[in-house]
Amino acid sequence: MEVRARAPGKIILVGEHAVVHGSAAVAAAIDLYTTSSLSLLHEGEDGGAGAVELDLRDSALVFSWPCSSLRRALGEVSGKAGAPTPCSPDELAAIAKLMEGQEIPEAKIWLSAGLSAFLYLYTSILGCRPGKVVVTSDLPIGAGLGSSAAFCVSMSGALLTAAGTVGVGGGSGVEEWELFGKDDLELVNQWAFQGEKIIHGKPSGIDNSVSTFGSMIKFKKGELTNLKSRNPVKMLITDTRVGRNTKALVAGVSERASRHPDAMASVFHAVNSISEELSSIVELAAEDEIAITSKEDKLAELMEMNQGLLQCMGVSHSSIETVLQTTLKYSLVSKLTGAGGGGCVLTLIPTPSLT
Ligand SMILES: Nc1ncnc2c1ncn2[C@@H]1O[C@H](COP(=O)(O)OP(=O)(O)O)[C@@H](O)[C@H]1O
Ligand SMILES: C[C@@](O)(CCOP(=O)(O)O)CC(=O)O
Ligand SMILES: [Mg+2]
Repeated sequence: MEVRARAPGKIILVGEHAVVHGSAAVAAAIDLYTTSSLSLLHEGEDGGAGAVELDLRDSALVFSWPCSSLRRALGEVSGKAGAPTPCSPDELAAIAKLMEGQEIPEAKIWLSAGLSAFLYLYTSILGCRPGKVVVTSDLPIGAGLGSSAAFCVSMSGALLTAAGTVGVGGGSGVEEWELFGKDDLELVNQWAFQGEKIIHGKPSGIDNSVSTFGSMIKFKKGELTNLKSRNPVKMLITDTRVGRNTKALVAGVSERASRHPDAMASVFHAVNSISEELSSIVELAAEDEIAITSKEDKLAELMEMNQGLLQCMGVSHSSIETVLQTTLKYSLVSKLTGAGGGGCVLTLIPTPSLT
């Protein structure tokens, strides 16, 4: 049996980083997906005692762990169908040891965080039974578009479906994809969050939530509000192609916050006000109480203010500043999206006026 699950990436319109410290943020799913395809095997079926295999198609890398090594390192984990238990430090150490035998090219060493999240999700949900997972993605990895969350959400969706916990006949068919019901999505989201914790260290949960539930959301302290948006605005996404790592950037902001607690609390408070204002503008526009051009002017100003505050947090980068200056020549407003330090930049593209 093969199970395939896919989950989208995202853009954060306003509020990244501050959301980790309790401020509101606004994010929207984008039309770029990560897909995980899982085939369960029976011991001996692949000619050996059985292994768990991860095939990262886009990187042309295949990783494999014999089930016997997994059992030796992790014990007789039986697989868990319900809500997740967070990965304990001992479990994390055992998973780190399982990484040692894998040949990860030096230039792609950042993949080890994704591999660890995979091993945690796979063995926690299915136990140490043999299987193969193939992952493909439209998303650039480590560029601020939430590839880590899309990886964890699609993986959790496939694993929980194979375990028979979610999705079995419960959803409504759309094209060839089955949509999960709300409770199933909640469970997928909880597992994906645990995976994100392994990759990000201290994620807010916004990325896995928007990847799981889709659409546009406001997110604050784990609470999600769906934002109905009519007359969607257009955003250009520029990838600076400067690689960076969300975990390190999030840790850097926390260190700055512990050095300057009062100043950074004010920065996070200002970001919260920006996110609250932006989400109410989106909702008012959906109710036709605000004209599209006035909405876009306000969105642009709020994004510009947010970019200034992200600079205060220390997460901009010369490559981001170059995009800001280039788009400013055309009177367009841009801001970084995701963790910054390189990665992607959003530019608001105004709707042409009809007059
Ligand atoms: N398709 C994938 N295959 C393997 N690992 C992935 C994949 N997508 C994401 N990851 C993991 O997520 C990390 C990137 O996440 P992160 O630094 O949060 O950036 P972003 O989420 O913005 O792309 C990678 O280093 C890798 O460990
Ligand atoms: C910086 C942050 O707000 C978003 C990170 O997004 P990404 O991994 O760069 O796509 C972290 C978080 O909210 O968990
Ligand atoms: Mg990420």
